Amino acid sequence: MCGILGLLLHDPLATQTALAGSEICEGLSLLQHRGQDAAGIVTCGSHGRFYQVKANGMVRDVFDAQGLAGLKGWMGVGHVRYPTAGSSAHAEAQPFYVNSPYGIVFAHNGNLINIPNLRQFLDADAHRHINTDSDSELLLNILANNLQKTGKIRINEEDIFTAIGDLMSQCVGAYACVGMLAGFGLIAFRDPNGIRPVGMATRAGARGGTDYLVASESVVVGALGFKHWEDIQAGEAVIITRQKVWRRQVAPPRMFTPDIFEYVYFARPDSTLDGISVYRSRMAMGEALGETAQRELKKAGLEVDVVIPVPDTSRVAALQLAQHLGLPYREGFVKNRYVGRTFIMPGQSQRRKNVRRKLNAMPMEFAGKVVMLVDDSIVRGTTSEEIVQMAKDVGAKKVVFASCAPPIRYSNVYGIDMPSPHELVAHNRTTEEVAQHIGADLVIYQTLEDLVWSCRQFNPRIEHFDCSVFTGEYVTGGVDERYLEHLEKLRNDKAKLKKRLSMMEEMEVLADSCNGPMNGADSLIGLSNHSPQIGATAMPSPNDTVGLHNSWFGS
Ligand SMILES: O=P(O)(O)OC[C@H]1O[C@H](OP(=O)(O)OP(=O)(O)O)[C@H](O)[C@@H]1O
Ligand SMILES: NC(=O)CC[C@H](N)C(=O)O
Ligand SMILES: [Mg+2]
Repeated sequence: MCGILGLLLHDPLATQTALAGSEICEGLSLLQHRGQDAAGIVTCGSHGRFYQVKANGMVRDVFDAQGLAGLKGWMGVGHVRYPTAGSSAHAEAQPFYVNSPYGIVFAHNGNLINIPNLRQFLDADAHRHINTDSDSELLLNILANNLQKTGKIRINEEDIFTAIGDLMSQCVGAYACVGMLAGFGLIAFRDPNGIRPVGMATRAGARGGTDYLVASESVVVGALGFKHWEDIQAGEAVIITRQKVWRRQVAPPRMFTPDIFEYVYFARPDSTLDGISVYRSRMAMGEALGETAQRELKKAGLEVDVVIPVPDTSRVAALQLAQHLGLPYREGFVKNRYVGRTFIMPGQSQRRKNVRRKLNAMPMEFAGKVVMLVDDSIVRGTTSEEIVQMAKDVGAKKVVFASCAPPIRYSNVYGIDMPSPHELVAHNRTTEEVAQHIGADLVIYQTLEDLVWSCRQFNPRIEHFDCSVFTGEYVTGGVDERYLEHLEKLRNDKAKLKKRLSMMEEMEVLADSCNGPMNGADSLIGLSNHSPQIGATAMPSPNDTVGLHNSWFGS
């Protein structure tokens, strides 16, 4: 799950400053929970020049004052990455850039299903060189090729809508995207099923006119002083210039199915996505889980003494659940605020190590008690297994583990990196077997019906959600046994580890050859600019500029 962001400032003086860049950086820090592997910003200044800073690492690692000062321009695009295709290589950090046609910068949240077909098409028919394994680079090149087909020196909004509409018939999967055309403006679009979220907002410009924001989540809006958040609709494309905004449905309507896992885990509670407050939906999840828990505890003959959340995401639901059951709610685990999200870390050993680093149990809340631990979800079981053990180590008499989501048994192919069902703890296991596996005395899962209702009650116009990780039903089509097997082989934890190790070897060779210092295996940060590969971009290092375009947009 990545975070995308686009900003366009109306103020003509913004062209000479780094204002857009630093606001985008601020916005990206609010989307950090969506991707911790890499971050990047490209801005556009006078003469359509692009300026970029991107690298592996968190927002705070990638952008320093000097880097930000170089991000000149009145508009820009930002990205935080959690890879779901390709690797964690620096070359795949976004935004991506192609110089032809017109100079396009592009950022993507989601995942494509028909990668081999697109690759083949781009090679054999479009004659476009693809330099990385990133699906986002393919998406950008499909867009570029569609624009190129007009053969025009100047294009208009019709041409852009047609190009994006064609892209939507060519690309299968999930994609929420924001792009920038040199010297001209922003574009944004969302796949025909609306699986990944993206919206836009406006504010009054510093010297008149209107500023525009595009972002994965509404949380950015208030922080940057924007208002009037509107979701971009499934299959819709938006074109934003300083003078005008065009919005159009460019793909025939399909079933609208936003990903329910955004509400369970990914999004920040202070965001509202597709008219549903994430916070309210999590409260409802806690309430509904409370009902189920009451029944299950009775069946098991267990009396719980205290409800304890697994920080961070489950807090909202756990409090509501405790209130529903009339039980005390205690913060038994203290979270180290300097450790990020563990689920979106790239390897299992890193995830496991970091659960221990991140959470510390306070014995006084556990000793001699029957505790109910509440988490938003149990995916690989990494957190639950460690946490149950920690609770027992500090004297819990019995541990009940309650999950706000139903059992996760199937791969995610739409932008959450869960490619291998065999890595999922509930895959081919009953609830009792899961309990045994994670060492809990009882596991209680939310029902899918309750989960859907927890979200849907706040926007009944959404009739369906993407629930594929619970049901194995994939709304886009194109996902069959063969595809799933291929995905698993390509992206299971072992395969990713192998890739990372070979990447690190490559970097060691490079560092040796330039006598540079090397960091340890855990830290690719800071080394990222040594990567020999480039990703759809000819921009060799931070603060460089590219592009020769003046205003090329015409009618
Ligand atoms: O079963 P698992 O594979 O461990 O995955 C599920 C856990 O991972 C997530 O936490 P994470 O630490 O990523 O983020 P959080 O701090 O927002 O809860 C999620 O909230 C669960 O706690
Ligand atoms: N999580 C995402 O949205 C990832 C975007 C894209 N598939 C990548 O791997 O970079
Ligand atoms: Mg968690």
